[in-house]
Amino acid sequence: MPNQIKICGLTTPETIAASIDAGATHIGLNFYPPSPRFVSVSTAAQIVSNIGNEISKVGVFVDATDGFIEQNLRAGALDILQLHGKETPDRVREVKAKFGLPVWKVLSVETAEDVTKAVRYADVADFLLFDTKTPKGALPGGMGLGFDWGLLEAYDGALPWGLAGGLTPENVAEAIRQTGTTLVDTSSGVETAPGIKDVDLIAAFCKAAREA
Ligand SMILES: O=C(O)c1ccccc1NCC(=O)[C@H](O)[C@H](O)COP(=O)(O)O
Repeated sequence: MPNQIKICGLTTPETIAASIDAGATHIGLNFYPPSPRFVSVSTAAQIVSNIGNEISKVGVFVDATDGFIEQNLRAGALDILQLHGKETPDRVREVKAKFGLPVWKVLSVETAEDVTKAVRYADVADFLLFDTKTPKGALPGGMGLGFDWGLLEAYDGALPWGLAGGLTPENVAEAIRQTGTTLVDTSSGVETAPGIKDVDLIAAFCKAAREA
């Protein structure tokens, strides 16, 4: 199966169209207000209005309430919920039961222990996304920081998983080769400044990931 590719933090119809044209399989809409990639309910509704079923729409939430998830889920016509905060296994179970959508739980990685903790989500999440643990006080994602991919050898769970954190057109093929991941996710790596996506970088990232 070809590698799956998520381009995260899209805020315009043009960069969504470029992601689809480049062969991305998922787009991420960021619903965390402090993020430079945040989209409001009205922007989310507007930028997805012309998309069909050709790409999966992933909503990124950080410790969000049910009400907040609900309003954005409708606006973005979301297919998948990505929980990128400190959500416990019980909270992941609750979100999945309430909204009936696949849930991706993000695990922030700095040590092998962060990877082995994934087992706690085995029965409640549909997919795990291993991302870099960011510095205290920084955004929990989208910082363009990578981690030691070798730590993923500590993962022996059954849930499918993907890789995020500092991936770029230059390093994504090597990341796939080294880790064996079947899904790669990028945000900063296809931007010219925080929140400003570049269609050429999106194309280059997808090409490198598809051909890896
Ligand atoms: O991108 C953000 O601004 C962000 C903020 C808060 C939580 C999650 C966020 N992004 C989620 C993603 O899935 C990113 O693609 C992932 O963290 C990788 O980002 P990057 O290292 O910049 O490629």
